[in-house]
Amino acid sequence: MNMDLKKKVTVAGAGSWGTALAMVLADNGHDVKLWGNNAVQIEEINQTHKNKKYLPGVELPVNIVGFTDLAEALEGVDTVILAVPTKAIREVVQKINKDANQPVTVVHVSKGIEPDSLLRISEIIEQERNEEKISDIVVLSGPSHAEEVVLRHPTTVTVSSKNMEAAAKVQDLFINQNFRVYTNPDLIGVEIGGALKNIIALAAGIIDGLGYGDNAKAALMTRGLAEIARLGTVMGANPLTFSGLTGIGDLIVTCTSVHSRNWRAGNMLGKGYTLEQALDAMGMVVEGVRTTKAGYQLAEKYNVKMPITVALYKVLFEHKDVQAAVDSLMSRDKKSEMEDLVDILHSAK
Ligand SMILES: NC(=O)c1ccc[n+]([C@@H]2O[C@H](COP(=O)([O-])OP(=O)(O)OC[C@H]3O[C@@H](n4cnc5c(N)ncnc54)[C@H](OP(=O)(O)O)[C@@H]3O)[C@@H](O)[C@H]2O)c1
Ligand SMILES: O=P(O)(O)OC[C@H](O)CO
Repeated sequence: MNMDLKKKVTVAGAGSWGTALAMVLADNGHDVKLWGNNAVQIEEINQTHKNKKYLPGVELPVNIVGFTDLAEALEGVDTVILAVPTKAIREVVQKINKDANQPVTVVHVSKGIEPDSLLRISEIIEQERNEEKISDIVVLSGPSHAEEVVLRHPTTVTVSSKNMEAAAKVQDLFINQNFRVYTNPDLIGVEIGGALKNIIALAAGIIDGLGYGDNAKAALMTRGLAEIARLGTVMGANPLTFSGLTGIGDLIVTCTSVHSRNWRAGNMLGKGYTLEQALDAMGMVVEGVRTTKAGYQLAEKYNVKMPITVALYKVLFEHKDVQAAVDSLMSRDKKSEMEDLVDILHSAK
């Protein structure tokens, strides 16, 4: 590697996605500091080059070094990859504010919306950041399961930001033969697509758990994308983004992959397990649960019809029976499919 291009990068969050992205950066020749809050796990990463809990069987490159002290992990870096669940974003941004001695670009890779505040993740970071410590905010999103990225299987993602020069730098940091990175200036669309597909993936798991077939899954994904695009466009997204990697692309991978935590949790619900049992079995973050609450609140706030999101909300938070939820979706008033598409076009700026 050209030594001018080699950088020190911090990845904050040593779960499955943070570790997989650390591997992409390490493959690109960068010195990667992987910060985590679990001393035993970080010791394991440094001693054995493994992260057994989150990526069993995977050998980590030696240029990934684990840290438990964030201030140490941030020394000399200008880019921090923020790879923690949505609910931990505020806390970790506050830590970066405190521990960074120089301005950094934060690249968030999380897929969620905060319930109640209804903020996208870049908005949460913007609200929390000290601008002297966090100069730019970039999102990296798209159809990408950690389990396949660590095998170096072909993967494509998109980066977006209010500052597309910062996004282009992040594209350069990550792009390689196995990990292709696009840019898209539609920050709202990229974040909304990545977050809301988790709702539909939970529902897709339920459909599969109930034993329905491909017809039902195709219907769910198509109508799911329609409601994501309807809401996203009203919120200011470009409708075309929903036909891209962070829209249909991520919806496909999350609704159809056995790697998906959202699909797997939904599958258990469809088979009759409780939400608590499904989340316990997963042991990793299932973002779709909180995001369903946020999606339900957003539908009310913007007065947008989101029948699948509403049905799932009732299953998750009001103990509605999953079969009854499917029946209620199938017996809605008849309508024209074109109505939605026209609504989306009307909302587009
Ligand atoms: N996994 C994927 O393939 C994938 C792909 C694309 C996007 N994403 C997104 O990436 C985000 C992270 O997902 P993930 O799959 O990596 O989750 P995960 O495997 O469950 O790991 C989450 C990590 O965040 C850490 N963490 C949680 N709260 C923290 C806090 N307050 N301070 C510091 N660390 C904290 C956890 O530490 P502990 O171990 O101590 O709990 C764990 O290391 C999610 O928004 C997800 O949607 C995931
Ligand atoms: O495993 P999931 O369901 O959290 O999905 C992970 C990624 O968002 C897929 O692109």
